Amino acid sequence: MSVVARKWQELAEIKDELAGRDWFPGTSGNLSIKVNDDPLQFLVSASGKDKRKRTMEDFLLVDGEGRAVEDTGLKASAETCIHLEVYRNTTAGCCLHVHTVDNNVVSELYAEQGFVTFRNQELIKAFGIWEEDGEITVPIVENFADLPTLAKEVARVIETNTKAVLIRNHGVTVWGKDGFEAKKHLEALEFLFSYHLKMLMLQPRWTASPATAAHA
Ligand SMILES: CSCCC(=O)C(=O)COP(=O)(O)O
Ligand SMILES: [Zn+2]
Repeated sequence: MSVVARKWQELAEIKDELAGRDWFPGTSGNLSIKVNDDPLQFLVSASGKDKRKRTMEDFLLVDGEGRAVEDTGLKASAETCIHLEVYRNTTAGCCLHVHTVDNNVVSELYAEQGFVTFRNQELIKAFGIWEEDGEITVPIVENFADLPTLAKEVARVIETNTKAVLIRNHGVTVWGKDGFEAKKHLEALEFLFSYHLKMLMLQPRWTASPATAAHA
């Protein structure tokens, strides 16, 4: 099996799993997996597809400028430019983007602050953070309609330990060194978002950490 075929299979399986969680409402979301480092080539989901369905036209191979490597009638995800910035600015091998109610609400709650920090949660270990007082911070950017501007904004907030960026009232973009790690990070983050919102609904004055106290 060629590398492209193997990576296609890996990404298709991740897509099916995320679809099983209903994380692609209304054709939203996109996924990519790196096939080659130098020159950069990655498989990315085709734009506007129902990501719950599996077809032979789900992905296309693009280069380091986001252009299709082979002749195809398929259009790469409109947000390919964001995936490109992730690959340019991190060591990611896979990048996942989903719109959920939880990630949208968290992004809106903490948009003015520009980040949200999670502490005192076992699942922080999913990010390789094993310290007793470990924490994970997710930057939040405005949802610019101009996608190249949005992509540059995502690139601007990526630091060494950044694993994900929230886009305000849009969704979350998460990555990992490979498909397994990217999915682990995404599942862990969505757990943290959900827990956070449930705690806020049950105890409105609850805060996860001093850093998130601003809105309480
Ligand atoms: C219908 S959702 C609006 C576009 C979007 O945010 C998204 O994630 C899906 O875009 P794509 O071009 O990858 O289908
Ligand atoms: Zn999106």
